[in-house]
Amino acid sequence: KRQDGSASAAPAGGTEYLVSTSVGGESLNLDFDTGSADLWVFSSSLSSASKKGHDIYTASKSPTYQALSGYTWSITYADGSGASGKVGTDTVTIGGTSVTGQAVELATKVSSTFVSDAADGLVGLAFSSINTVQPVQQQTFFDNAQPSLNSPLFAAYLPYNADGAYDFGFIDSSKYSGSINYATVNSGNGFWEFASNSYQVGGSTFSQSGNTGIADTGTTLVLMIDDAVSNYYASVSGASNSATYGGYIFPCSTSLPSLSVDIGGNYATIPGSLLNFQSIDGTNCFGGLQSVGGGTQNIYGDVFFNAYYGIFDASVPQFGFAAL
Ligand SMILES: O=C(NNC1=NCCC1)c1ccc(Br)cc1
Repeated sequence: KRQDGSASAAPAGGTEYLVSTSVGGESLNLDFDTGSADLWVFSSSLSSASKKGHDIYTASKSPTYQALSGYTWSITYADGSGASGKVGTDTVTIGGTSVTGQAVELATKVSSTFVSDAADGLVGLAFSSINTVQPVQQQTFFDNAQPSLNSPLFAAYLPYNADGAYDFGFIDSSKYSGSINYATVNSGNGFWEFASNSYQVGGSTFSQSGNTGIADTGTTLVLMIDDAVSNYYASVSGASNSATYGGYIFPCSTSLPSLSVDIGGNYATIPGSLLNFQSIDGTNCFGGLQSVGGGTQNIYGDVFFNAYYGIFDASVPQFGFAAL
């Protein structure tokens, strides 16, 4: 089918990737988030202070906008950020893929995190079962696009500090090396979630039986259960869990071990070089592996995708990964 296509994802600060998206002919830079299912945009209804530094969607300027009268949305993300507003439909085009009648959620309120972030909104690519629109839940861009794609899948290519891409409807063999491993996805919580029963630090293997992992391009870091994080940093000389910085820091001169995580029965290995997230003060650095803060769901965010091409396949559903 002819709607397959690839959209370029520009790095905005190393591990945030923004995709130029057309909504009713208006161009916005949106953050693609496989950990949520709402497509929302900064709108002309926001306060001037909230709009500062952002491209804005103005429904009245779009010839194809249709209001959904009385519909609302409100979302709070795991990091505490959030947004809310009203709803309409419009034509949304991403790379070569166009969807008419896509639910577009217009923000009338956004949290401070989003005002200071580069994104002009989010494209939710998790399962539509967790879309927050009321009174009638809406479908994601991917769910609406599926019938016009060759295959019901999309793939995330997010190399560190380099141009990335989201491919819709096809797997791009030029974007990875070696073979693809697949994990069966349990979409019961609305996420691309799979079994993740163990991990390896350097040469040691640790069990985390019964735990799961979530492939989440909307989360910057790799977030794992406390045991895993303390086992990892136990082998990093000079590492400490800083209350000041809200996570593990270590001397930037330290060489970091690799981290391998079980994804549906196969290991994905993140090299130590990708686990130094950023320098704090020239001496100490903040780790790309941090605590998820509780529960049994590990979150494999952008730092994971800096090492692996991720394939989100709705046909099973399954999550595939292949080394970049
Ligand atoms: O909110 C989540 N992902 N997306 C985003 N985070 C911040 C802005 C967007 C998220 C989803 C599931 C789990 Br479990 C943890 C986190």
